[in-house]
Amino acid sequence: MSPIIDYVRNKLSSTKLQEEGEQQQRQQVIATDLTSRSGTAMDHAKRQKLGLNGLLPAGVETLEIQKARALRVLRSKHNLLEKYILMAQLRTTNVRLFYKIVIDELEELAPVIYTPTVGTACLEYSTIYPFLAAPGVSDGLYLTKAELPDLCQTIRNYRPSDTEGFDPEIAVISDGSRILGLGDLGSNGIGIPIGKLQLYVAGAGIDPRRTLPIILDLGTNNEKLLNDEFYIGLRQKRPSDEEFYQVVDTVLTALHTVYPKLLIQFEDWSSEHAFGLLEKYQNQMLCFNDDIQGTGAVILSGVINAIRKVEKEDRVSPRDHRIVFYGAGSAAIGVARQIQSYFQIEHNMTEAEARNVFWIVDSKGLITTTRGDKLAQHKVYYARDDNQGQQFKELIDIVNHVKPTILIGLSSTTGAFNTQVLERMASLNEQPIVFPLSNPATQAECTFEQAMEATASKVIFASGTAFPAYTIKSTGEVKYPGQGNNMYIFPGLGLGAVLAKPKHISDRMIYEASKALADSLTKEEIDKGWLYPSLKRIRSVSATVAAAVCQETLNENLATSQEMIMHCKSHSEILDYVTARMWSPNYGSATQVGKL
Ligand SMILES: NC(=O)C1=CN([C@@H]2O[C@H](COP(=O)(O)OP(=O)(O)OC[C@H]3O[C@@H](n4cnc5c(N)ncnc54)[C@H](OP(=O)(O)O)[C@@H]3O)[C@@H](O)[C@H]2O)C=CC1
Ligand SMILES: CC(=O)C(=O)O
Ligand SMILES: [Mg+2]
Repeated sequence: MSPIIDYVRNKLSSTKLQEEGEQQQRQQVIATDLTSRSGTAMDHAKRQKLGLNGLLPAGVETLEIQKARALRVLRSKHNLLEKYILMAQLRTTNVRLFYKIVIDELEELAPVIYTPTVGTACLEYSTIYPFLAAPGVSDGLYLTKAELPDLCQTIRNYRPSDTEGFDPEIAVISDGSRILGLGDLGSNGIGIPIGKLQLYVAGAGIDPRRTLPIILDLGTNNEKLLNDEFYIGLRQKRPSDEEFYQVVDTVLTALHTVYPKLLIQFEDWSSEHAFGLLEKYQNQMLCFNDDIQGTGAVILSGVINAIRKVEKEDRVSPRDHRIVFYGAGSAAIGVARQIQSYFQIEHNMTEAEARNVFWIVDSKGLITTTRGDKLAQHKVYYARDDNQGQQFKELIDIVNHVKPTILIGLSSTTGAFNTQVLERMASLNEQPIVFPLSNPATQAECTFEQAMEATASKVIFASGTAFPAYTIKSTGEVKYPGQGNNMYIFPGLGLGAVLAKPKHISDRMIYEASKALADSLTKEEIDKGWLYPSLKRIRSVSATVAAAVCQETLNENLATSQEMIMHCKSHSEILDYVTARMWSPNYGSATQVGKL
């Protein structure tokens, strides 16, 4: 072939390559600008510059108009799952608009993107999946054993639709083995890491490009899923414990190889593994378990405010409380541990005295040292030895035996706090403290309405999923239930941790987060009898929680962020430092890593 023809061919193919490259670049610009950015809010000059003329309608809109339109469509839907899907789609087309709506209307949207609807979404995830994600607009990182040989590359492959500047600092990881109170949902559990991270962004101003939702799909023992033709996960049973811990270790190591400063939040792992993983990693890397520690912290806050209320109004001494836990899994034991620290730290109880405050119940009844079965490791510490040979199975018998001031449900057993139990709590206490905390609402031990009716409206109440307000028939007074959900803690805890960069998260940091939340109520909220602050204030509450965490990292000499250490000499400086670093969805506003 002649050199001239060779030259022309090469020239043509290099021009073609160049054109293809330009085309690709242009497509990428279009993809990021049209789908991830401002959409119709982009002005004409920018459209011109990016070669987007003709690809958008003529109107140029504000974020407020975009929000009003999207809300109108959203509110026209009457099915929560439909709203969930609509919001998920909006997130892939306009991230800022999605978060603008979630933040401004959090009381309305939390039940859509989080509990209870996220529970339904996880149950249905395989069916609704085609409407939520596609390569290029991934909803999360799906890891299986098949990825192990090239794990770091697989981790790098994950880019949400808002690709530019993706640099995750917080990962929420689940293996789908205990999704809310709904059991083993395998790969369908991905909805939980996604929902939790959305609350990080909305509640604590974490930049969305700094979040990484992960499902570690090791199979499922859920026969219904294994036989479901639409199931999107791995169709095999879960591995042995030995293999499980090996795989998790490999995954955590790879995550830290790719993203060395990543904070890892363990979420919704079956209790046996939840404790094992926390024990193994909590002092080794930046991580925490939300179900054990986050729940422990958030429920301690509500309990502190309930204890303060009955001390003030009914003269119940904090040292006189007796607490029955219905449920003895990761959440219950995590909460008991946290409340125990409170009695020891704030009320000078000895460890033995503080431990004696708790009676823990599992599916076999009251946990005692003499029950005759082999107790799981996490139950042993709280097993009672003062039951004088008696064994108690039914909750009402346990309530009669203990005469508790506080009853906490973390058992995923719908209706376990029946009328008889609630009436007995009311006869034992001026104001019984009853927290049915299981999620979603379908799994709660009782509803707010049931608790109010059975206790002549005397109950001090918090549930894991928000229940509707209740109107007292005789007076017309409207009462609002508390929502004891770890969403008040993990966003602020995570924000504090990524800003201060301690090597690990200490127990005292969790404790200080809890105290900060308890103390964050306004006088108006306390006067209304609330246990938790209004969700409307969640960003300022999360900033307060984050500041308490940062402060504690400094107290313990564990902070490694030189920038924070340099800027933060007082608590108010810490709060300013935290607040200034919270991401906001408004177009053109500064973010931690640039512009979205
Ligand atoms: N509000 C919040 O923020 C949070 C709420 N949760 C909720 O807490 C619940 C429990 O979570 P987790 O602890 O991880 O789950 P687990 O499944 O590990 O624990 C459930 C516990 O309930 C016990 N249980 C089951 N049935 C009964 C029964 N009939 N009577 C008495 N006890 C019973 C189980 O007993 P056994 O040990 O014998 O099997 C087990 O100890 C879930 O619904 C979850 O959604 C969790 C985290 C945060
Ligand atoms: C709220 C939460 O983390 C749970 O129910 O598991
Ligand atoms: Mg959870």
